[in-house]
This record gives sequence, C-alpha cells and structure tokens, in this order.
Amino acid sequence: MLTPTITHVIFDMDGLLLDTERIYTLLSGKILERYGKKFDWPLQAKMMGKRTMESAQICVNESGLAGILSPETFVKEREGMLQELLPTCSLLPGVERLVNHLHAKGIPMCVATASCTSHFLLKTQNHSKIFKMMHHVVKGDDPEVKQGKPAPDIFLAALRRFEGIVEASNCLVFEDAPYGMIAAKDAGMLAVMVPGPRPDVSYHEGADQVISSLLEFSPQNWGLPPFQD
Ligand SMILES: O=P(O)(O)OC[C@H](O)CO
Ligand SMILES: [Mg+2]
Repeated sequence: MLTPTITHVIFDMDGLLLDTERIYTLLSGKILERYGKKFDWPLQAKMMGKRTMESAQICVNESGLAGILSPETFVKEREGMLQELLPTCSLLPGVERLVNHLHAKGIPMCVATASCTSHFLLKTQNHSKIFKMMHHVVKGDDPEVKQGKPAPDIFLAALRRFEGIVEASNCLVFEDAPYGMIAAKDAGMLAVMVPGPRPDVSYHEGADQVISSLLEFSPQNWGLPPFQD
C-alpha cells in the first residue's frame, strides 16, 4: 500500500484523548439503575460521540423510559455528578507522547469533540499543556456544527479552521466511537480507530486502521515524522 501523505491531524477527545467515557458509563448506569434499567455497551456505542441532548434522548428511548424519564431530567440528574467527576479525568495512554511529538515536528493538530463548551472546560482544566498545542478546538455547541456525529459537519469545520487550503485526504482523524468513524470517513479523511477495551470488531467498520492505544501508533506509516525514541 502507498504511504499516505498526512499533513494535518484531528483528534476526537472523549474516549480518545481523555478517559471520560468511563465517567459517562458510570453515571448513565447510576441513573438508569434508579429506573430499574441496565446501561450496556450496545447502548453506549449509540451514545458515544453524540452531543448532550442527542445522547440523552437515545439513552431514554433505547432504555424504554420514554414518557417516564425525560432527556432533560436525565441531563439534570447527571450534571451535578459530571461537574464533580469530569475534572478528575486522565489522559489516555500514548496521548502525551504523540501530541508532544507532532507539535515538536510542526504538524498542525486540532480537536473535534461533541462535548459542549462547559464540559470541555471541566475535562481539560488539568490538561492545558496538551490542549495548548492544538491549533483550534471545534466543540459540539459550535454554531458551524449543524448536525453532530455521525454527520461530517464537525470534521469539515475543523478542516476549514487550519491555516491555508488543506485537503481532507491529507487529514488523519483519531476516533474511539463508531459514529465518529462514520463522520470522519464521510468527511473524506483517513481515520485511525482506538476503540478502547471492547472486543466487538463489528464496531470498527470503516476504520483505515484499528489500534488498541495511541502507544501502538507508527507515524511513519502515514507519512508523518517517526518517533525518535
Ligand atoms: O468523543 P467526543 O469527544 O466527540 O465526545 C463524546 C461525548 O461528549 C461523550 O460521548
Ligand atoms: Mg470519542
């Protein structure tokens, strides 16, 4: 296979840069338990990458709680616990090494996340060093993002905000979520999936590569400068 020429990188955030999906899983499980329902991976897979109200609507509908629990109440019941737990999130393995490396080599990078601004600030407050190296961040509540993942809007908005004219085919997206993968591919980009600790390969569809963590990523396979270490 010809080595692609990647010139720009777009990172998803939740579940890719930050270990926040475990917080969402814990809290969604807690709330559903109050209504005698279970939170499982197939439901989580439908919510990942979605914006706040979209993911709440999916959770309520798929759990058979429509008419019993409103998405607004779900979001309200979760909010206090999110405020407490989101600032405790950590960087996922390999993030610091890869972001520092690409920054040192002058590769423009940005973040495209379904997170709303208030949650973004909570999640990143202890990781400013990493996010300062990003050329820009597009968030779920950005006016340019008309439709959330799996629509390509957020990745196309991210592409437009780099300096100069950048081809989508020269962009590499890192994503953890099935909907994020669809969005990246529909935006015409190459995409590496880091699916987290889930065995079900059916969710990896469309990825140009699947790796278990960013520690496994080899920049030179994508036309990016190799690690020195
Ligand atoms: O994976 P992100 O960064 O697009 O955000 C996802 C939602 O906020 C939580 O699943
Ligand atoms: Mg994600």
